[in-house]
Amino acid sequence: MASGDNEPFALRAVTVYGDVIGIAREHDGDVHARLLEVDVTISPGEWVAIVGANGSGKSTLARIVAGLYPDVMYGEAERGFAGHRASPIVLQQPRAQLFGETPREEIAFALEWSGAPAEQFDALVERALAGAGLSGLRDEPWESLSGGQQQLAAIAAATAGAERKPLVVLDEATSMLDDRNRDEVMRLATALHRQGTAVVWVTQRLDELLPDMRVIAMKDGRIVHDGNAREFLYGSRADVVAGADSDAPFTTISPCLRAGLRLPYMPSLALELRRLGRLDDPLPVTADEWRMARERMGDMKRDDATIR
Ligand SMILES: Nc1ncnc2c1ncn2[C@@H]1O[C@H](COP(=O)(O)OP(=O)(O)OP(=O)(O)O)[C@@H](O)[C@H]1O
Repeated sequence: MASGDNEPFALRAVTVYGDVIGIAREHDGDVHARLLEVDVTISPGEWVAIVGANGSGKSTLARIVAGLYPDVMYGEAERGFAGHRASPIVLQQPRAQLFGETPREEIAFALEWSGAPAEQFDALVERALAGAGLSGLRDEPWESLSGGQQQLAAIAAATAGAERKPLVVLDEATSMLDDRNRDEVMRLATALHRQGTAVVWVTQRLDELLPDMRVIAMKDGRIVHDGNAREFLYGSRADVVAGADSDAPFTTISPCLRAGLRLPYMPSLALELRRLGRLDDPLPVTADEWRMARERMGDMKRDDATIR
């Protein structure tokens, strides 16, 4: 495995079967593949969202990106800028990965584990606590912290240290949290990203996707989409297929649907409006884009009325 500050992280033709012990078999007797011929390249400082239905292979891929390799893995992994050591990974259930009794202890354990120099220890603990907004809760036991605060402590511990972490993986880190706590975790991940950390963000929540965000969509262990979120929701040229009837000779299949996920209401509406000729590409994703799209449609209506 090669390593270099500016080299991309690269997985090539990675295939993973069930673990050697207890290999999972499909009903027809074939060995169950958790990932199939997966190619992924991640550049330094990128934000990559991984989406997909339950069991599609998101966590398997996320763990491999973090450097935690399964027993039966074929293909190549070049960690590049991510370095030789495993990257920090934050999981869905914060309590499952917390060793300490309080945020301060948790961060201290993580620093000890990573071999941080003793003379910098206290300052690094305080910096990590402050970055996560947990300075006032440093010595509170987990029971008195919300799920979001526990998750923030897990991220703070995973990323504590003098060095900026090149890559951090968050595997459905917000799925157990309410909106306020989710926003807090997202704020911390965004702050890490602004400092140049590459963030791999596994999520089931499609409302977390921004139009230009890179989205890798998984289905049955394969990548069915690797492109931006707008293309993921609405499809691109690559997703145009022959239509069912002569009225619609061509139709665009949303990669979101191809991944076996339900298209959220607003994107479904946008596709329908495009089909009716009332909305053009690029179709809206954000609230601001929807506002502009509504204005455009209002103008179109007024023009129609004037022509008549
Ligand atoms: N240790 C394991 N040994 C064998 N098979 C496994 C193991 N872990 C996961 N699998 C199987 O691999 C497939 C992919 O699982 P994975 O956890 O990566 O999916 P996921 O998309 O993250 O799912 P979820 O959203 O439910 O967490 C699933 O069919 C799962 O049953």
